[in-house]
Amino acid sequence: MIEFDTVGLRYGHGPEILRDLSFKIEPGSFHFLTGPSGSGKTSLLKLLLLSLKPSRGRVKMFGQDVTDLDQDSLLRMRRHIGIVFQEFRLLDHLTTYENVALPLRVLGRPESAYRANVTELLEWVGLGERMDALPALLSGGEKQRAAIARAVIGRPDILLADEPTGNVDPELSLRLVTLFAELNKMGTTIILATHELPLLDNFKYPRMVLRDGGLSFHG
Ligand SMILES: Nc1ncnc2c1ncn2[C@@H]1O[C@H](COP(=O)(O)OP(=O)(O)OP(=O)(O)O)[C@@H](O)[C@H]1O
Repeated sequence: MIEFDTVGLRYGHGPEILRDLSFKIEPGSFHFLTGPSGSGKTSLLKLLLLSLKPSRGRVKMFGQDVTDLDQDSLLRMRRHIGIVFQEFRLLDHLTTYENVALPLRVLGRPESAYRANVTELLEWVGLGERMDALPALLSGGEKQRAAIARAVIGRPDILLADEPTGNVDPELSLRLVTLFAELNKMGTTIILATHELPLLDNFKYPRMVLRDGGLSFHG
């Protein structure tokens, strides 16, 4: 599903921050991505989201080499990938409900087909009462839950999450990773970047560890 072959990444003329990454991620798998601050977790997620191009090496997604794909093909491929950004990126002029429903609206689904699902998911993540609020009125943790709901609502083939539990308490963190685990059981391939090592001990998923520009797999 995802294949990296000797991928390197540098920003501008700076040093390579990721070096010689070669690995395969199988469909339906779940990996945690860890590593010290600045080790390149967000950069690796951006490569996986196809929003950054590697400086060298090749990346294959869904069986296709993406290195030389044109912008339209990249955008089409990206529709199969959900992402929870560190900084949420909710649209300010849309309500919580509308933000979460957006990926389905973009796919052209009628509201009658998804209203109940969106409402149910919002209730599950504890935002049932905040559905009609604009993002400016949400707390950091509420925004984060809305961003997660938006990323999972369309059941993407691949879900990438960058510190998705950074602003919530340990109990809710566990609940949110459990939501990712449930999505994974339905077939979504998940890569979840986090600093919170104690949280990971609740789950048996393998870990990808970034350090000094290299990536190793554990578990
Ligand atoms: N747009 C950019 N331009 C130049 N350098 C960058 C850019 N983005 C990231 N970097 C550098 O690349 C390295 C890896 O950054 P990245 O944000 O990927 O790490 P991270 O592991 O996600 O960090 P954190 O855990 O603190 O979020 C850092 O040294 C950072 O300064």
